[in-house]
Amino acid sequence: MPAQTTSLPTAAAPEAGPAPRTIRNFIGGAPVDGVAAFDKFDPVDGSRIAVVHEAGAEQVDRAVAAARAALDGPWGRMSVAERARILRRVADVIDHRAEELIAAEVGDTGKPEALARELDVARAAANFRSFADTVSAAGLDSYLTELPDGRSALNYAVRKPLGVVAVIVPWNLPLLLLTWKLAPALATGNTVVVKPSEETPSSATLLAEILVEAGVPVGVVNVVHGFGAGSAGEALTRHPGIDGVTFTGESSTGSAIMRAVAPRVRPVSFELGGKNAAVVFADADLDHAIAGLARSTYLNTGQVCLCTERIYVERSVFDDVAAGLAEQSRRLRLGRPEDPATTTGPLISQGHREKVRSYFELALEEGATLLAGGGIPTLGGELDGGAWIEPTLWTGLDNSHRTVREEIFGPAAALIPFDTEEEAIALANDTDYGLAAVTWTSDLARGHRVAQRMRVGMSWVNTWYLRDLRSPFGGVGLSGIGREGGHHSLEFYTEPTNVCVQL
Ligand SMILES: NC(=O)C1=CN([C@@H]2O[C@H](COP(=O)(O)OP(=O)(O)OC[C@H]3O[C@@H](n4cnc5c(N)ncnc54)[C@H](O)[C@@H]3O)[C@@H](O)[C@H]2O)C=CC1
Ligand SMILES: O=C(O)/C=C/C=C(\O)C(=O)O
Repeated sequence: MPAQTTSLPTAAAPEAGPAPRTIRNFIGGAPVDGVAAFDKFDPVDGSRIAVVHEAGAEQVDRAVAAARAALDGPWGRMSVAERARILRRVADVIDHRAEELIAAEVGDTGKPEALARELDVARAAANFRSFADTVSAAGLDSYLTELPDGRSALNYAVRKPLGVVAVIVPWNLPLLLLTWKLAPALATGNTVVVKPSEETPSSATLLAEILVEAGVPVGVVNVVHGFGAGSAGEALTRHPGIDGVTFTGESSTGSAIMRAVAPRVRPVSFELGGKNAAVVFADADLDHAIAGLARSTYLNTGQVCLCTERIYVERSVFDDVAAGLAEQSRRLRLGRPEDPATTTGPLISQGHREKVRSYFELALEEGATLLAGGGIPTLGGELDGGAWIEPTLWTGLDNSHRTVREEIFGPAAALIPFDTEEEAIALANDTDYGLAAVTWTSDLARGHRVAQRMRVGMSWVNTWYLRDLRSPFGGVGLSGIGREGGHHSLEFYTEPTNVCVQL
């Protein structure tokens, strides 16, 4: 079920079930037709759930113009306190319309309803509240400069919005990642053109309406739908009217965006892929570690950039950890999102399943022993039209294998033994990526020591994906450029002007 582009209007194919919804671009507060349309399929059963209007260069141009005009309108003149009040109202409306947002997110991704409620939608509201707080508390950089003649000068830096920010986000946590960028961009007074993933058009469109309902002036947030290269994504990043790009997605897309903005030297903030390691020492609380590893390997069907795909285990406990984790993976329940017993949804699309499945084949070619999963399950009925895949574990691989070096972005990890702390650190750091790592140990000094030596942006000890939204978030190497979160976000979304006054 690859996304399929057609000329407008789309021919209504005869099909069972409810008619697909139509999703349009959202520009200057109004729905806007695109130049073509593409189908969006439900990853749970392969049914067509929406027809999405793809923006062409003209719609992208209109969206950028609407955002530029809004900068000169009431939004550009609004006080920080008023903007913060609106952001808190956005959070309240998200809470109030949570069921609609959950339905949008679940429809597009097939993830369990409980996950959409507890992670995606809850974090969307939290993102707006957090950045309302951060911007309200932000101070100015200022220095009293002493001059050789005994006089002095006052230097202070006023932070101004970047301007029109392009926000380009992926499909794995669509609303969470969109609001993680949108909230600080708005808090600091920017206007925005959003390009959601072609796989997940629904929640961004709904959020655009919510923002207007909460009092964000029209034109401040615009949404254009479509693909990347040769479509809305590329048109947006190449547009001369954008003042910066914030992006989450694949590392190679990050490079393409860098090339697109290079001629005009625009700032970028990138959160890219990962090939994240977990290290389990023999002194760890193994039950706790195994439960944590199951979560970090399988949350959202392994489709979180922070998920663990390499698990290094001290040799003396290797068999216990492998057996325990295999048991946890067998307990996962693949099923419909609304079933409370479901722990694990499908992958996002047949195309992505093909990619993940190709790594399942590669792992065996590279000599892996299968500890769990490894195939495509038969779930019965309409589910067999979906993008399901089995939670999978391998042993018998090492860092020389492509399966252990390349991002798979699915529910799969390789377990590899080690003998010393130095070796564990070296193995974990032996990657071109550098996003996240987890260390499992009962020795607190070792936990700090190892966590600090991980060449990553986020290093957890005895936990995973525990977030404080004020902390820096991002990666090194192929995993990204810059940090967002708390005051780090304020730095990306603003340009300081230093004022120097001789006293
Ligand atoms: N956070 C992460 O680390 C994520 C990693 N991935 C990885 O990336 C692979 C591909 O997934 P995609 O969603 O296709 O990721 P992607 O990086 O291709 O797409 C992310 C967003 O960028 C847009 N985009 C793509 N090419 C562009 C271009 N040249 N210019 C401007 N915008 C562009 C897409 O339309 C989408 O909105 C996955 O199989 C997975 O391995 C996917 C999602 C998140
Ligand atoms: O919690 C967050 O802010 C982000 C989590 C996950 C990603 O960034 C991702 O999967 O890309």
